[in-house]
Order: sequence, then structure tokens, then C-alpha cells
Amino acid sequence: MSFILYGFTAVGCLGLFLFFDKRRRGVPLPPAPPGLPFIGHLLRMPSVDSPLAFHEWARTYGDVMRLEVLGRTMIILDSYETAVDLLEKRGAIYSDRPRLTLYKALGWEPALTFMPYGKQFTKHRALHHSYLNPRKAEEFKVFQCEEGRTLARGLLQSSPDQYERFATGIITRIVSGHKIADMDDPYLAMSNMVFEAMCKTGVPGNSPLDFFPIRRSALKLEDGDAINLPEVRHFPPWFPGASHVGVVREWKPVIRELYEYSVRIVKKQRELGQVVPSFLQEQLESKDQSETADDDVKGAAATMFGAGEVTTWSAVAIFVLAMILHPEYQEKAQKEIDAVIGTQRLPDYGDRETLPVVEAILQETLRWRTGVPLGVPHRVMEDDVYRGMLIPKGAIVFANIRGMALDESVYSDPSSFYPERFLPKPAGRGEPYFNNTVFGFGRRICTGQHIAENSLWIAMVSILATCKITNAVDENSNIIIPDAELFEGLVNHPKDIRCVIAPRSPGAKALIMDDED
Ligand code: HEM
Repeated sequence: MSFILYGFTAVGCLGLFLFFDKRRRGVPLPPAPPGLPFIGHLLRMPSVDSPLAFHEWARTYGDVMRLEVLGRTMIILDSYETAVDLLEKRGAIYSDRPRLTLYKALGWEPALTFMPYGKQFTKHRALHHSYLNPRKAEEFKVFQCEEGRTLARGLLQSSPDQYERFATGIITRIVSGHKIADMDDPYLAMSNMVFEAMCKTGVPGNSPLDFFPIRRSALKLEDGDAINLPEVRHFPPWFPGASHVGVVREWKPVIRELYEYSVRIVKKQRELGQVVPSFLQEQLESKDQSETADDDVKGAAATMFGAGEVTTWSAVAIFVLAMILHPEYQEKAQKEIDAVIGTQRLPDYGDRETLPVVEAILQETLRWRTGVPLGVPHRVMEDDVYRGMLIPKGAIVFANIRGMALDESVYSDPSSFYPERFLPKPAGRGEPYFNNTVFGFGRRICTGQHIAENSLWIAMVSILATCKITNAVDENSNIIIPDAELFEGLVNHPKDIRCVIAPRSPGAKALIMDDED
């Protein structure tokens, strides 16, 4: 009896398989540029500014475009509409991550950003949400305001590392309640390494370690294992991935230390009876974490640091770059601040809604040079059909956020820095804010978006209210005009923001210097 039942089941399964396979074969894949057998588009993959190159290709192949590299299918979504349709509305099957070998090898584990969709993902999202939700974000404004003013003061004291200190200072307050007191703080050294690891490692998922087909055997990589470094030490420098292995060897210990350091800081605070509210303090206080933090809690804390610090630093640096290249907007914003707030006090969050020009500059900073231009890749978990095209199971889906910023059907003259585009008509062009795009999509949307926006706003408004940014000059008295190029990685970062930062007026200088606590 059971034999007959098994027989029917097998025939049924075969029928279903053939039905779906036929359906699958009948549906075309998304359009792709011409490629070669086996290696696909490997030789066509742009070596610089891939988001821009993808955007250019999308003009020919459409806003759902396919690339194949060594058997891996990549789908590039080049419009806001397609990203919402797939990553948000069909989030149940588009929220996985591909295995990002390089980041895993660097020691980011567990880390929500690179984690597959599943139970552990849900747990980590909940951990992040418990401390980064909009209600908490309101509480953080007090120290964000303090850090914004420390930033402006530091810049006036001619200290260029202040952007990093600002971004790190906010995230350490959130994660461990630690206040950065000086530039020798060990957190700043870690932040530098994280910067290198996130901003100089190329497009996520596209390092040779990620896609070179012999990587697993050659690098002795098993699922769940980090790279076995001694095994690859003997590979010649030209071997694909060899240079990245050097990167891994150098940076992995720092990233692993990041997982432990914040916990040690909070334990010390507790031992000394100097408890400060923070994510880790809240976790350690909870019943089951009283002795030590488990790996998930450590991972959530380290990920908040890694994901939150470099991105914020980059956004503030992009703002400064825009102000060097477009002094006219600095003046417009300063006029607005003077008219609305006056010159007798420093701006704070209560002023945000009354400063539309500052707001427009914030939105344009996020759009003009996108900090995370290809987002973090998603992975589709089942075959899907969209607009009559097959998105095959396992395909890696990139939201080309930079491409969306340059979408001419949404943003007029998109490569210009033109904040007025966001002001309502007739003064402006009434174009849509970019903060609904820049933080990604669906179930993987950035968990720190409220905090990030608040950080950028307070940094901008504190600088604008008190500082004047002008071009630096070289040793021959030639004006230096930065060329707006960015380091490319998971996070992009301006290469050059050399400038002169001076007090806007004696009154502004007095206000910011007197504010020091
Ligand atoms: C201007 C600053 C920032 C930008 C532009 C930014 C952008 C992004 C983007 C594009 C993603 C990928 C979303 C997706 O997969 O669709 C992301 C993910 C993430 N962001 Fe941010 N982010 C910023 C700041 C922050 C901050 C301050 C934090 C934490 C305090 C943070 C934590 C995260 C985390 C944990 C993820 C991974 C979420 C997941 O995989 O489920 N980010 N962010």
C-alpha cells in the first residue's frame, strides 16, 4: 500500500517539477549586456564606480537588468519603483543576504548586516529595534546635540579628525554609554580600521573571495569557517583574492576586538557603580545576561558600531565636500539660520522644521553622493516572475541607490548639487526627498535610519551656524578644488575634503566656545 502511495507521490512530484520547470523555461530572464560563455560578464565588470556604470547600462537594458559572473546571477534594480515592488512588497522572498565571504572572513559574525534571513535574523532585528527605535532616537538627541557642537568647536580648533570623532562619539554613547574624551580613545583606532575595512574593499559581494569559483577548495573554506589564513599565505600576489587575504589578516583581529571591547567597557562601568544607559547596559541588566553578554548581544553591539559609525562619518564628510564646492548654499543656509534663530543662540533639534533650506541641503547631501551606493545585496529565496521576467532563486539583487539618485524621470539635472529641487513649487521643484531611498528597502531597511538622519542634521546645522568653510590653498598659494571622488567599498567616502574652517563671526565663535561643558 505504502509502495503505491510513494509511487503516486513520486509521479506527482515529477509532474509538478516538470510543470514549474517548463514555466521557468518559458519565462525570459531580465535583459543583460552581451557576455561570454562560463565567465559571463566578468570581463565587463567595471573596475571603478560600478553603480554609475550599472546606471548607464540600465538606459539600454532597463531598470531590472541581469549580470552573470562565473555562474552567479546578479539583478540590478535601477529605479525606486522596482526596489519597492520587489524588496519591499515581495519582502518575504527577497530579504535573504548572499554569503558575503569577505566580510565574514573579516570577522563580522554574527552581524545583522550580513546575516541570512531566518530565526537569528529576526532575533537581531529585534535587538537592534529595542534600542534604535524612533522613541529611543528622541532620547539620543541630547547627546547628539552635544556631539554636534563638539564637532563644530573641534573644527574651529583646526582638528580635521573631528568628523570621525563625531560619528564614533555618537555610536559609542548608544552602544556602551562611553563618551569619547580625546583623540587617544581606543575606540577611534578601531573606528579607523573599520573605516578601511568598509570603505576600501570594493563593491560588496564582488571581491574575488566572494565569487572566484575555486575559492572554497583553494582557501579551505567550509560553511561557517573563517578563512584559514596560513593556507593562503603561500599564494602568489596575482592569485585572485590574494590581496584581500592580506586585508583579512590585518583587520580581522581588530574587528574581533570590537566584539569584546564594548562589553568590557560596560562591565567596568558596572563594577565601579558608574552605570550609564546604553544598549549593552540594558542587555546586561536583563536577567539572563547578568554575567556576560552572549554572542548575539555582542554581535548586535559590534554591528551597530560598524554599520553606524562609518556611514555617518561619510555622510558628514560628503556634506563638507558639498559646502567646499558650493559655497553659495552655505551662504543661503546661514542666512536662513540667522533669520529664523538669530545670532544669540545655537540651533537645536527644535528648530529643524523651521529651516527648510538646511533640510533641503541634508536631502541633497544624501542624494548627490550616496554613502552606500549599491545598498547591501539581497538574495532572492524562490523563483519569482516580475513584469514577465524570471528572477531566478539564488540571484543576488542589488538596489542601485546611486542609480535611483540619478534617475532623470525623478530628479531634474540629477548630477548637479541643487538642494532647491526639494523645496515646494514654485520656489523649488517639489522633487521627492531622498531619505526614503538612501536607507535601503523592505525587511532589511537600515535599523539606524532615524539616528543617522538626526546625526547628520545636527552636524550640519552646528557647522553652518558657527563656521565658514572655504577652499584650502597649496604651498604655491593655488586654490585646492577637491575633485569629489570617493573611495569605493560597502560605504563610499570622499577622498579629499581639504578646506579651511574658520569662525563665521566673533559672535558665533564665542557662542560655540562658551558652550563647552
Ligand atoms: C547616513 C547614514 C546611513 C546610511 C546611508 C545607511 C544606509 C544603509 C543601507 C542602504 C542599508 C542596506 C539596507 C538593505 O539591505 O536594503 C543599511 C543597513 C543597515 N544599517 Fe544603515 N545606514 C546609515 C546609518 C546607520 C546607523 C547610524 C546604524 C546603526 C546605529 C545603521 C545600521 C544598519 C544595520 C544594522 C543595517 C543592516 C540591516 C539588515 O541587514 O537587516 N545604519 N544601512
